[in-house]
Amino acid sequence: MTTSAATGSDSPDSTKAQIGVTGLAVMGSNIARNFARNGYTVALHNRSIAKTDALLSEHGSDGSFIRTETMEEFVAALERPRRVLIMVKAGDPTDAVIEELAGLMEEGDIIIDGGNSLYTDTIRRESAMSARGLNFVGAGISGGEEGALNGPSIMPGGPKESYESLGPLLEQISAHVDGEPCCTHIGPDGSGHFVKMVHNGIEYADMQLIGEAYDLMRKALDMPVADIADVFREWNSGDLDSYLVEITAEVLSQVDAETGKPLVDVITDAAGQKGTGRWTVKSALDLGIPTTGIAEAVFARALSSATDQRKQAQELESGTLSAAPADAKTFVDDINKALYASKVVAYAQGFDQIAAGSAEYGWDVTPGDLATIWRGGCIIRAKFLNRIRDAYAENPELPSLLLAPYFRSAVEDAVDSWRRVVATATTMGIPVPAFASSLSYYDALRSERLPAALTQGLRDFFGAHTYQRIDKPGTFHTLWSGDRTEVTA
Ligand SMILES: NC(=O)C1=CN([C@@H]2O[C@H](COP(=O)(O)OP(=O)(O)OC[C@H]3O[C@@H](n4cnc5c(N)ncnc54)[C@H](OP(=O)(O)O)[C@@H]3O)[C@@H](O)[C@H]2O)C=CC1
Ligand SMILES: O=C(CO)[C@H](O)[C@H](O)COP(=O)(O)O
Repeated sequence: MTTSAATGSDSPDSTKAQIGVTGLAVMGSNIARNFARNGYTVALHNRSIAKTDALLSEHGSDGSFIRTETMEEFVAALERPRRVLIMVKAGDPTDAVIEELAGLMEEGDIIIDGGNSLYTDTIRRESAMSARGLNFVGAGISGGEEGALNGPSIMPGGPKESYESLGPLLEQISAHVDGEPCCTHIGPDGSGHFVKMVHNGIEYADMQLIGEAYDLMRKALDMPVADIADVFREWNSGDLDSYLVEITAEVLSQVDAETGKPLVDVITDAAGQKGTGRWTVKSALDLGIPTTGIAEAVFARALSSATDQRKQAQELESGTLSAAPADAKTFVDDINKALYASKVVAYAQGFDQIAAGSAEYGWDVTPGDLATIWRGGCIIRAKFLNRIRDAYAENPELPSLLLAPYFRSAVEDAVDSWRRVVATATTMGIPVPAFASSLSYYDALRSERLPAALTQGLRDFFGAHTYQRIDKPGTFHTLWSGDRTEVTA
């Protein structure tokens, strides 16, 4: 019997792989290389053999790989309990691969779905696999190509016992911040994919806010793209320090080789989406959580893609527009603060949705853990996640991130700038759906009274839907079509 250096466990057969990866496109191939670079023997499988061979010919020297062609060979190449990471297209392809694997695996083996699967699919799959004696782990993985290779953020759900065997491997290949892995057990069944879904929703909001900040500098201040790139570069050394702000400077600095124009000016302005943002909003609607920043970001992508409609609408009158702000430097500072405050709102809403999802499904997700594992590896990694982590460490029952002392004071400090940015954008005819809705959310949240009282009155008028009063308990109805006296409902 030999001992595997990578797992530290007794390995009955040193010729077997400790982990297998099936699906060797961008994410799977890089994660497989990451495992190999960390000392694991990795069994490789892909539906079409070309990807397996490309990986081996280009990166075979990264470590120890076992090449397999069929699923039977792949499963046979793994030490027990077998651990297989599926990195294929979400949806039907994932179901097909799970089914094929499940027919070959044995009790106690672990199937990990690392794709962007819908959490309700994960709940269904976990239950089906568990009935067949297999462990199923739905793991959200973020970081794109570079993260997959050098250390992603990993959000594994599923049975706690599976994490005992799997956790050390996943933690080892994940990103590390201050010595801590960006990977932890999230909770049962669909929790890992739910959390990854909301992570992606926040990613959408973050990118939309960055886009609006860029658009304001462009349209309100007429700044050249290269100067805007410099502004983002500078912001990345302050409170907004984050991967997305960093790469915004990179993308804006890119010059198109063919035309000599900024690349951003030759890219069609119709944003794509694969589904995770939309799922986040659908889930927010079902849970009754106002995730408005993410919703605006999803709708902004949809509107951007309505190219024919947009073309025809260009003739619509703008009305009288105001002039550009007199002091460009002050306005850029205002945008910085508006971006920060709106970003806090997006995270606050995302964490509210995770708390609601966790309560609905009984997952017991720890918000501070998410802030910890999102600090590195993932697309939304940002310096201020340290502050979110501190906020939940100080008060695990935080009613809203906006009420954590640090964020409260940062947002209160930003609010005048935020209002100036939204007001200026509106009077100049520049769309800022995410900035504006985040500010409205903030104002609504802090309002003592909302017009919902009128909504209740109207509902009672047309449909006898009843209402509660502020001054006494009970449920009431006004006899609107009678003598308009109030009765107890
Ligand atoms: N790209 C990214 O930045 C990120 C992606 N993800 C998720 O990770 C997963 C993998 O993503 P990515 O690497 O981009 O690859 P893709 O989502 O483009 O999927 C391509 C892979 O899926 C395989 N595949 C497709 N259909 C089937 C099928 N019916 N049966 C078996 N295999 C099939 C392909 O095999 P073949 O080569 O034979 O066609 C290929 O290996 C996805 O779920 C994605 O949402 C998560 C985080 C980031
Ligand atoms: O999961 C990811 C990062 O965390 C992917 O990059 C995600 O698929 C991007 O989503 P979309 O294509 O909808 O913008």
